[in-house]
Amino acid sequence: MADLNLAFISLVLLLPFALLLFLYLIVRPRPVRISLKSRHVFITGGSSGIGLALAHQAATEGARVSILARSLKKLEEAKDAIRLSTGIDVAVYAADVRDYDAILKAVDEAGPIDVLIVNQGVFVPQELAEQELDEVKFMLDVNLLGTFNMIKAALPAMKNRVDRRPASIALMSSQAGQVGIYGYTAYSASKFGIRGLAEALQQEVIGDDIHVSLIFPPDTDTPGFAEEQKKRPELTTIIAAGGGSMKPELVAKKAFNGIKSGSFIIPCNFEGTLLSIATAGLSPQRSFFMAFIEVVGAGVIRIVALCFQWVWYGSIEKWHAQRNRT
Ligand SMILES: NC(=O)C1=CN([C@@H]2O[C@H](COP(=O)(O)OP(=O)(O)OC[C@H]3O[C@@H](n4cnc5c(N)ncnc54)[C@H](OP(=O)(O)O)[C@@H]3O)[C@@H](O)[C@H]2O)C=CC1
Ligand SMILES: CCCCCCCCCCCCCCCC(=O)[C@@H](N)CO
Repeated sequence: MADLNLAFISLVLLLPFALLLFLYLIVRPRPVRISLKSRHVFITGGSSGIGLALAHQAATEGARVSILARSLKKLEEAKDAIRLSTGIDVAVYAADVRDYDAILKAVDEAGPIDVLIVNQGVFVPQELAEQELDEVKFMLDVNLLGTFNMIKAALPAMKNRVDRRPASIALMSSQAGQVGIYGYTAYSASKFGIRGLAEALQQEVIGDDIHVSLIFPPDTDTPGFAEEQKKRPELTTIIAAGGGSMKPELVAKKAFNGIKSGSFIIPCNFEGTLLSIATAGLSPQRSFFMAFIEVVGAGVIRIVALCFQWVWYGSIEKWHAQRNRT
């Protein structure tokens, strides 16, 4: 009997270690370190909000920084702000990501990129029944096709870089790119699309030592977000509150920590980490520890996810009931 107990206890203790060891041996791609110092970091949408915070931080960490956006005026203001706080000059490129020729010209001028951060994005929340198709197309064009344009333009020189150090392509998604949210049919579709692009692209560029990252921020206090709030449906705000909210500087910090360790999925806060575990799917995972949490937590996390859906559908029901009363 004592023998049996001992055997049972050692099995229970050994199993997690065996699983950890197994995951350590099989996780692919392998862990990597990507440095920013003296590298060329190119940030789209770098004149405002999260992109501007990323540009600030990249400059602080000793990178050569280029930023791209449509408005030259906003770009110049961003350049001045970064010079004021860091003493460093960033290069600015005025172009629309929807215009492939303009993007190609900017990327050619800027020179080979080591860390490409495709961050530009537009978000106009509205129920699809109400939203104009033009607005749907606008979001898909800027967020998804614009991302294709940027990667297509930058990739050849990235692959041929002379310095053979690991490089990065980081794409700005959103928690609304991990779960569909009321009012975000077009926006969520554009951000989910980026995930498919990223999973496939990582397999294609791993041979060039290029590492793809996806960043998933919650609501973030930016000029774009202030604008969004003016016309956000009430239910969008209620449901999105579940993801928490952040300052752009902290999002930038989390994003670079993830980029530097080549993380494929980069959550930005605690809620985001839960969401990332719940939606791990078949995405690559370099960290055997996170892989362990994903495997062991799967069942419980699914229960938490179902509880979130229960609360969300409750809010939707309540909202309809209130509207029918008035
Ligand atoms: N703020 C939030 O709550 C969250 C934001 N995100 C994502 O983070 C990213 C940045 O958002 P945020 O900082 O809030 O946005 P902002 O609106 O504050 O900034 C957007 C940036 O993108 C540029 N941009 C917009 N359209 C284009 C275009 N067609 N071509 C080139 N540049 C363009 C803007 O400059 P210009 O207008 O001059 O072109 C600006 O520099 C987006 O992808 C967004 O979806 C994700 C989760 C939450
Ligand atoms: C299993 C556990 C789940 C844990 C929590 C899930 C919460 C999900 C909330 C999603 C919020 C989406 C915010 C989008 C922000 C955004 O992109 C806009 N501001 C536009 O920029």
